[in-house]
Amino acid sequence: MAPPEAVPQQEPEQGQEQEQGQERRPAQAAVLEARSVSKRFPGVMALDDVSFSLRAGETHALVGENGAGKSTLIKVLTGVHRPDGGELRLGGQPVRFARPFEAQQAGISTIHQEVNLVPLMSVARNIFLGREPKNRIGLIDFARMHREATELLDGFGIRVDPRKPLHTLGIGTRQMVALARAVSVDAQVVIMDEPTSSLEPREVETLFRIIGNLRGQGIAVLYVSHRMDELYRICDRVTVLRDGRHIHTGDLAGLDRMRLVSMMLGRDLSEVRRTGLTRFDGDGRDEGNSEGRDEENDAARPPERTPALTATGLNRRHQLHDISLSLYGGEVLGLGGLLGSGRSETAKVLAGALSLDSGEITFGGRTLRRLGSAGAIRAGISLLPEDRKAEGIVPGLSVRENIVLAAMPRHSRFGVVSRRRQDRVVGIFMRRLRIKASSPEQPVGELSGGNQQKVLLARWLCLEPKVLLLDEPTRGIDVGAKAEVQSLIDDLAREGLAVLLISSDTEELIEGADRIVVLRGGSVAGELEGDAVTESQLLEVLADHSPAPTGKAPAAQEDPR
Ligand SMILES: Nc1ncnc2c1ncn2[C@@H]1O[C@H](COP(=O)(O)OP(=O)(O)OP(=O)(O)O)[C@@H](O)[C@H]1O
Repeated sequence: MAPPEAVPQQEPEQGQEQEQGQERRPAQAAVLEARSVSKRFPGVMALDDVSFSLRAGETHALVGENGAGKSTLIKVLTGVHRPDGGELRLGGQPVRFARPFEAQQAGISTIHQEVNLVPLMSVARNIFLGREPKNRIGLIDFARMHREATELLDGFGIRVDPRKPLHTLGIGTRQMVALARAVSVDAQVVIMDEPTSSLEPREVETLFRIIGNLRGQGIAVLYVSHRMDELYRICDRVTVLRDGRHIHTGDLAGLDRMRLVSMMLGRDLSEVRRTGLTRFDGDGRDEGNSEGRDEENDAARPPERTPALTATGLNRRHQLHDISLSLYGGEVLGLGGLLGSGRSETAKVLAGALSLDSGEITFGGRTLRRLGSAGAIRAGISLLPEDRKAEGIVPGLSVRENIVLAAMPRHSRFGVVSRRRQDRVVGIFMRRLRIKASSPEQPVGELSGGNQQKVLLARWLCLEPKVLLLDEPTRGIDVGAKAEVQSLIDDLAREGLAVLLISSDTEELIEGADRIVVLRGGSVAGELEGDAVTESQLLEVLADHSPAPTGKAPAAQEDPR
């Protein structure tokens, strides 16, 4: 442990809520420090005089609303961006990273949400890429490489043939390979950006175990997630950013959850609870804000029992087997299941985005078997896809254009849409979903990841569909906006919309859905209704049938496209 003088500025001074972060642990050496770091983009101060330090062996949560500056800070720490002001220190020494490679060489590894590995290469190759063990004549020593890869993955509790091409593995296992790579390069710091967003529960447990190992080895982990439960489970300290500024750093244990959320939002959470995050006074129409979203109103929801959409015997080779379900107006139907269970495929089939081998979808008295996705949208079925980056965001277009893109035919007269109407709709959604952009005219490509997602969500919501299929609508979205999205879904259902909700967040599924159909291996494994819609019941259906660790068919996990 370094003497105290080696760790100046252990606790940054400028945090407004510094007094909250009382530390009980003895001071530890800062491995990586940012001192008064600033980073400006045109029109926005993404980081404004931010100081922050990571200690050896700690797991440190980095939290904040979408657009708070988390990714920018990570990019500064990993050499993607150079700061406009301030400095970085590694092991007490000032450092500058001109490129990400230099940060990596210095022992700072990152694991992104989208894993950047080489899909066609073997697992072992991916782990040792650029550092492959060589034999005496300079060729890759495959036997040793495979042995070392196996040992490394074994240590993570992962059984996988290191010779297998990476693309044959599920997303979760791929992420573990990325982690194995990160750790095997003598990392001092591992940065994890939303690492669990595409993992299933069992894999999340493995990840947490690995984080525990890293801690034991004195490696510092910087952990970005919007999932509060995870943060409280695995993180020692937390740093809150808001609008590019450092707000708080302190121990997580003992920090009230509401307090943390209100620091992120810059608002008192009880007030948020009472009034909703946004108010629409002056909009001239009631958008149904969060007021009145109390539980007692749920009971008042009229039990409408004519299906808006019925699917019967849906079959799709290797993916869906005889799936039947009904969606009712005024109801949120949850679709539960593990990764690869066929949830997304079901939603895509319902939206006409995937074809069927057999089966029938009836909507508004018509059979939709041969409707493509354009036809489905025209008929009033909208799908918010899971892979929103690949399926919809147009980075070069403005926030306004991205939101109105699909809806405009509906709002147009002879193809001309009044700009006033556009501005009004866009204004409502930007406020309601708290889309952080310098103006509606800012290119969407410049927004933070979470804000891009909100823009896409707004696009589908303003289509005014009759059936809305939402695949992971709140993934990557901050707590404040999450509450808004959830209340919006609720409001929409209340207005008579039929909603299908897919969410890996079991809490969201339980709280958001009136009824849950659980899928497993592309078939319906069970259905929960009424009082049975509880977390334990859901887990039971999921667990009862959860596939054995090795018995999982990799093909079922892969994206069908
Ligand atoms: N390349 C860029 N050009 C212009 N503005 C940018 C760029 N990158 C980030 N910004 C802006 O900087 C601010 C901080 O964004 P950042 O991506 O760091 O947020 P974040 O906290 O990671 O959000 P999220 O939770 O949504 O990922 C945002 O206002 C964003 O629009």
